[in-house]
Amino acid sequence: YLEEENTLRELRIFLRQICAKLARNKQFYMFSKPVDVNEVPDYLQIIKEPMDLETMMTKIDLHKYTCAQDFLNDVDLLCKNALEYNPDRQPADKLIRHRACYLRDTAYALIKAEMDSDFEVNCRTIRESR
Ligand SMILES: O=C(C1CCC1)N1C[C@@H]2C[C@H]3C[C@@H](O)[C@@H](O)[C@]2(C1)O3
Repeated sequence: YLEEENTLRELRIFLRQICAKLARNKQFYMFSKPVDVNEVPDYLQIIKEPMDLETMMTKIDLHKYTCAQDFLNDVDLLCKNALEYNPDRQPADKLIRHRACYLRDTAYALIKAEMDSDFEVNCRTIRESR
């Protein structure tokens, strides 16, 4: 369907704008690229599916997201990973957890504020049909 491809193209443009806005927020710099597994040798033993904003931007271009909720699922994954790998009471861990929750809440709020709900319903219909 050409109408469906037009819708998914518009979704990608929208998600790139959201992802770019998150990536330029200095408070989210720690989430902007994959955790360096050379620096953190046990990371992949604890976190089975790493996620970061650069990877999410690449997934947009690879047409991996067919609705905004697919994108938000990766935001949730990014946040959950940060909470799980950095659970301690020490200030560094607390800051990471706070920033992870802030990123998650900011992403949900941005999409709710800037996305037409009918558009997302249309995207979900396309997702279900595939
Ligand atoms: O979980 C993360 C990222 C922060 C949100 C994602 N990391 C795991 C390591 C623990 C902590 C200490 C730093 O040396 C740095 O290596 C990391 C990166 O932060």
